[in-house]
Amino acid sequence: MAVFTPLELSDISEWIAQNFQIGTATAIRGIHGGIENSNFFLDTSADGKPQEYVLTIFERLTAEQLPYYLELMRHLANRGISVPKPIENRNGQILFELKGKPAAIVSKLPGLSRLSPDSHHCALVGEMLAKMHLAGKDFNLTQDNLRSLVWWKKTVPDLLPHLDVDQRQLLQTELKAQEEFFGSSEYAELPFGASHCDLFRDNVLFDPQGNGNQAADRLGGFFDFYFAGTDKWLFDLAVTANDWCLADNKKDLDPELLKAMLAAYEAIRPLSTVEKKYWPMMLRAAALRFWISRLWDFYLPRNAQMLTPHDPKHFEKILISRRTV
Ligand SMILES: Nc1ncnc2c1ncn2[C@@H]1O[C@H](COP(=O)(O)OP(=O)(O)OP(=O)(O)O)[C@@H](O)[C@H]1O
Ligand SMILES: N[C@@H](CCO)C(=O)O
Repeated sequence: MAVFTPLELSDISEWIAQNFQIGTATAIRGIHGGIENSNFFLDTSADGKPQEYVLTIFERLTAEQLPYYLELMRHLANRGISVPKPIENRNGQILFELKGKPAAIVSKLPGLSRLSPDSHHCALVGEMLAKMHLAGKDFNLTQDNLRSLVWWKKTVPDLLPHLDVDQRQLLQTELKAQEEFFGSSEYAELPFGASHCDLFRDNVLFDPQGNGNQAADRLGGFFDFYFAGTDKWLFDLAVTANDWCLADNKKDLDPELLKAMLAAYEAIRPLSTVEKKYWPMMLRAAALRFWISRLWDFYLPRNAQMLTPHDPKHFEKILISRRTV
């Protein structure tokens, strides 16, 4: 569990009662998993009925950056995409301050993660991702993906002293290739819009249908939009495929899983010819993005009550694999 800012029920019960219409706070528990923010399950009781929410204290994102993510969730939820809905306070605001940091409360989605997905799960995720992209077309805020090329270029020099010769060469060569790709006229042509940019297996919940048969799972929803941004939809799909469609060797793509995801995505939003051409390059960009952020978290960590950084080697292997396709 990463809890950078601990919270007790006594810290928030009066604040909840005074500012919100979600009943009386009855319990708050730090959430295991997650490495970015301090997350808590918040239970309340309203008219005798138990309610569940997720309270997040933002540790890195600023109050200026946050409206994009929270308004995007509100927009998508209003368009029928299953995502957490930000809760308004009595003044209609969805972004607050708690312990001197920005904070939000969102609805808790039902369901559980499927960390060993099959084709059925990959298809459900591909389908909803395409629907989400289209539902975001009339979202009127824009904000860059804050973990894209500009951040890679700024961060890579800080990482180089921690790496061996081969790793340094791989990182620098790939960064250069991606700079050229991002600067090309064909890259500029790729369709873009509100993108999740971090749709890993641990950011999706499924609703099991009771009989333990995973083939009957329905999609519960997407959450953790705090790396979202206005980006190429193909990048979003590549991030998602690199995690969901991983082969048993944990580096290549599994053809069956990938086929299921792409077919379901394309049934809603077919990829253009240019998107198909640059798919391999985008898979590399998506692998590079998470190799860099994992190296950064590993070598330049922050204080937290308990924080286990993700393994950077995982994405180094994925990047090498994507470069050999
Ligand atoms: N709206 C929600 N509904 C249900 N569960 C949620 C919701 N938001 C968060 N969770 C739970 O909290 C856990 C941690 O949340 P999250 O993944 O957002 O953490 P994080 O630190 O912000 O991000 P990251 O995954 O990027 O490290 C999730 O794995 C999930 O179990
Ligand atoms: N999904 C990211 C963590 C940040 O959300 C990773 O696995 O590196």
